[in-house]
Amino acid sequence: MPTAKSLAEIIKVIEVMASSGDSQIIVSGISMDSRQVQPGDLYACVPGFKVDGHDFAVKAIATGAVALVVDHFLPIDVPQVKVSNVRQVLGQLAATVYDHPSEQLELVGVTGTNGKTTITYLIEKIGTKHGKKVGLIGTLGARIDGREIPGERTTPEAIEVQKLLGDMVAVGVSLAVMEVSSHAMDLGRVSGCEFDAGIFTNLTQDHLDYHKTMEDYLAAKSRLFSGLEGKKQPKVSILNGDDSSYSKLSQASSAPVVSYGIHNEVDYRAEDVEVTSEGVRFVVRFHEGIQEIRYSTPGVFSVYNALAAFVWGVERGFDSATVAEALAEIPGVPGRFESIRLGQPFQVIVDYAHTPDGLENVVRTARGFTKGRLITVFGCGGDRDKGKRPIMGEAASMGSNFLIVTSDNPRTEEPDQIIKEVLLGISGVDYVALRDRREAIWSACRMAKAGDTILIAGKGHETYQIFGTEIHPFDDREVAREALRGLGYGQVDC
Ligand SMILES: CC(=O)N[C@H]1[C@@H](OP(=O)(O)OP(=O)(O)OC[C@H]2O[C@@H](n3ccc(=O)[nH]c3=O)[C@H](O)[C@@H]2O)O[C@H](CO)[C@@H](O)[C@@H]1O[C@H](C)C(=O)N[C@@H](C)C(=O)N[C@H](CCC(=O)O)C(=O)O
Ligand SMILES: Nc1ncnc2c1ncn2[C@@H]1O[C@H](COP(=O)(O)OP(=O)(O)OP(=O)(O)O)[C@@H](O)[C@H]1O
Ligand SMILES: N[C@H](CCC[C@H](N)C(=O)O)C(=O)O
Ligand SMILES: [Mg+2]
Repeated sequence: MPTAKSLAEIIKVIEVMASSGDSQIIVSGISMDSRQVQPGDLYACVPGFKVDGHDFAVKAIATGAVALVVDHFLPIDVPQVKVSNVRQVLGQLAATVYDHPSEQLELVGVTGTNGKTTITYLIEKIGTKHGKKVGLIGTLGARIDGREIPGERTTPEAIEVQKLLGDMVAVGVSLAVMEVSSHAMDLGRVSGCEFDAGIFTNLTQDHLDYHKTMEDYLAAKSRLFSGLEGKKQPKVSILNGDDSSYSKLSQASSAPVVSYGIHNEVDYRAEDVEVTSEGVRFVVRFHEGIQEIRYSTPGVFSVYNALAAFVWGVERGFDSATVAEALAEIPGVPGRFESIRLGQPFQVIVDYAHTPDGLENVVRTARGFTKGRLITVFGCGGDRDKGKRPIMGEAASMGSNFLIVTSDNPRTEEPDQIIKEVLLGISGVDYVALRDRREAIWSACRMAKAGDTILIAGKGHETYQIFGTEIHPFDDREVAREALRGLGYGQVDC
């Protein structure tokens, strides 16, 4: 719960260009959405990509807001604070309103193109194994000491982030782990957060609709590491030493750097890597010795994810054997290389790969243990980086024996046009385009024979499909089960 404060006290933490009205007015909360304003709130007018929050100030005041943050004064008779960029001061203001919750717990931020959700889940598990109350924020929503809170973004807006952290502090959470997307860094969603540790997974193509160049994309992510400063000490940057972005990130880091990897000279190195259809096993060599790790998700990429989480655990002082036990106990992350088993003689795997690198990795992994054909069902999201579509077509071609190109979340784009762009990258493999995802999944199940693998990629845990601006229920895992049952396989998971 936010504690009531005067407007003057709240704005002390930001650079104010000018203000008007009574700065001693008492503010009891903060909002950036007129539709969610509560009486007593400070309403921040954010100029958005679609609309301008200044246009909703009158409505916000009518709903009970008592003051405004603006980038130009409005002709409304309430106290107003003028700043140069409203979105960028939101985090600091919200942190003050919620009594700086990130200073009252240990906060870990995970960034990178792929692997963020997975690593946050591993860290949550390591924390609970060590008896901590843990909070998590990410693509699958937030979870506070086991209580689920749905969310729409990988990293919520700044006010929501502070509110969630405040709720965590209120119930005694001592460790919070959150995914920090590049959008979040760029849009100031985590400003006002003091991180203890930053973890970097990897950098490959995604989101070039937003960031325009890979340099901009990396620059956004690197701010997590350059921003590792503040009252809580010590701090650490945990970086992937095998990733091409390593040296730039390591130079940018304000905190001591600890590196991990398989190939390069690093502080924590995975050796003797074994990948099977059941998961990975490897040995980590590090300053204190060696530790065997087992983790139930297959793929070399899983070695990196488990290793990054292990490094965090050991660096923050947990016993390495107990961290390894926690990793061995994790059943997997929903929608990440999730096996659907209804007794069919072929494998069905649902995965969230929605980038060229993610898809290449899971195709390679599935290929590695598939004796028969690998049938890959995938598409690309609309209103997202168009450049990645043919590259995903190419990535799926390498290692698959048959491709079914279908719709992901077309959003406001024409599904057939997205599919056409994916097809441009396909070569050397038979394929069919089926725009209806249910039909695509059924078709793959009908086609599969003993020893084959069906890989359904792109939507993982998602329980919806977005057409235009409408959200329809759709879950790859449910549809795969429906198809398998329709083909006469078992009625219960086995
Ligand atoms: C590019 C982007 O991130 N845009 C976000 C941004 O939109 P926007 O600035 O265009 O907002 P807007 O709709 O124009 O509204 C402007 C302001 O007016 C306010 N408003 C609006 C209407 C009204 O009646 N009253 C009102 O007060 C809004 O609350 C807002 O403060 O602010 C909105 C409100 O919070 C977000 O919902 C929206 O996310 C959009 C929908 C989105 O799709 N974002 C994706 C790309 C995203 O953030 N993805 C990342 C990365 C995912 C990953 O790879 O992991 C993520 O972290 O999820
Ligand atoms: N370390 C990794 N390297 C490459 N690909 C990975 C890695 N970890 C996971 N993947 C692939 O990326 C997919 C998404 O993984 P995860 O959800 O952990 O990533 P994320 O970074 O949270 O994604 P998002 O940007 O959507 O939040 C997985 O289903 C898998 O296909
Ligand atoms: N966080 C990613 C998720 C993409 C998932 C995929 N199913 C899609 O809709 O494109 C994004 O918003 O770009
Ligand atoms: Mg995620």
